[in-house]
Amino acid sequence: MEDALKIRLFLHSIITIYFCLYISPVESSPEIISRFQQYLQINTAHPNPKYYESAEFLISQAESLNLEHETLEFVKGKPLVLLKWTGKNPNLPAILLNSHTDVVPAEHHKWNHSPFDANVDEAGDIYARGSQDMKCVGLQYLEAIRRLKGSGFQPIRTVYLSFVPDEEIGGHDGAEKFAESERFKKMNVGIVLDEGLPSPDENYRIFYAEKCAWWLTIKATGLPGHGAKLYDNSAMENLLKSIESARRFRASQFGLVKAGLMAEGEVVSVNMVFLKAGTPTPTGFVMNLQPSEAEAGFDVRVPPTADPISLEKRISEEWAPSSRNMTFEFKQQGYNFEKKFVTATDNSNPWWKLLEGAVEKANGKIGKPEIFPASTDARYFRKQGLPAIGFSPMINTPVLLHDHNEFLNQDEYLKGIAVYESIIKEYTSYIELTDNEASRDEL
Ligand code: MET
Ligand SMILES: [Zn+2]
Ligand SMILES: [Zn+2]
Repeated sequence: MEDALKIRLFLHSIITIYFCLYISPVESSPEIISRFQQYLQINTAHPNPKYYESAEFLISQAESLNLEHETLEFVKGKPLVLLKWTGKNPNLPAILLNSHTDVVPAEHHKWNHSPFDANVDEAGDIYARGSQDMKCVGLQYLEAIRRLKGSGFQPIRTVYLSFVPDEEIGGHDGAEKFAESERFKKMNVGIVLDEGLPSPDENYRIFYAEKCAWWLTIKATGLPGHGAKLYDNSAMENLLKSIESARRFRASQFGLVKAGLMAEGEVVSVNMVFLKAGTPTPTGFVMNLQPSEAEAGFDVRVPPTADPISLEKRISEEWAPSSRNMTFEFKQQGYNFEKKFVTATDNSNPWWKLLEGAVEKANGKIGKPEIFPASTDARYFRKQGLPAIGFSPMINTPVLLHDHNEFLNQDEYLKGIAVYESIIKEYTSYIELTDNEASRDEL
């Protein structure tokens, strides 16, 4: 080959490489994964979540992305980090990407990897409390914005990101106060994205509503007596009858799911979460004394499709009848008696179609819309009359929220970033006012 030709080819390849790097400055995945690990390594488990450490980390991310940031502290010690990417038309209602920063506790000794090390195994699975619920989503939002900014994309609608505390203990000092605040009203939000669930198959799951948590305790009282004596109406006997009744109801609801007649989100779930009874000694319990009090706790979840009045009647008449010396109390009882907070999935809600389209553009498939079988902060935004969609982009992943050895595969995490990139693009480029937005503007 002639020297001149060689030189031309050489220069051509240099220029091509330069332009490829310049036009799409895609960051290597080790750095993306390492940022996810850093967030997972901050121990934000209850009862003492390191909220300030996580806020500091999130603010450093925001600064590296040139996003505006503010910290709202509705309750001292519980910072909520709010980030903003201003759109070209800030008068249009904004997009809110919400995620919670807290996680549930982990029984460290029962995990194969320490839950706050964020170890990656040979298969690329990242083990950590919060890897599915829901630190993944919070950082995927940020990584998607990093890529969009890198590609020169400019949103038309404004995007807000809220990183909220306390979701796992009810969200009262976090998303609830935020959604009710003046600051929130000023943001003029039109659509909220919040958490969903992983899918064990290849279809992403999308949620339009959720169950209400009824945290119920039932208590029995009765006469104490000799451990050898047979008598009626002891506290233990009375409580056991209630437990049996609740179990029968649980089995009938679960049976509908097992038979494929109802989805998990459509039935009432009842699970016993504690039992408290007996006369303690320093080494155990007194064995020959029937106690005068016995108590059980149930996590009951009620879908918007259930009749809350008949369920409450069942509780007071069958599970805790006063005729059996029983009382009951709700530690928390959702909103079922007021209005049903359900986000439309039909044409009246353009955000639904846009989300489906965006996931498909990122080569994802979507399953049937579902009711979230537990609870999320989305309820507080729905209560404000806003559409809120539950979505966590994880497919081919076992559901391990609140479980031991919670993990997310790194490739799945990276794919989720591309899905959010597509969603944020579609959402922020949508310029028509939805019917709701238009009627809000008229007010
Ligand atoms: N997300 C948690 C759960 O579903 C806490 C909700 S508070 C009712 O258990
Ligand atoms: Zn969660
Ligand atoms: Zn959770």
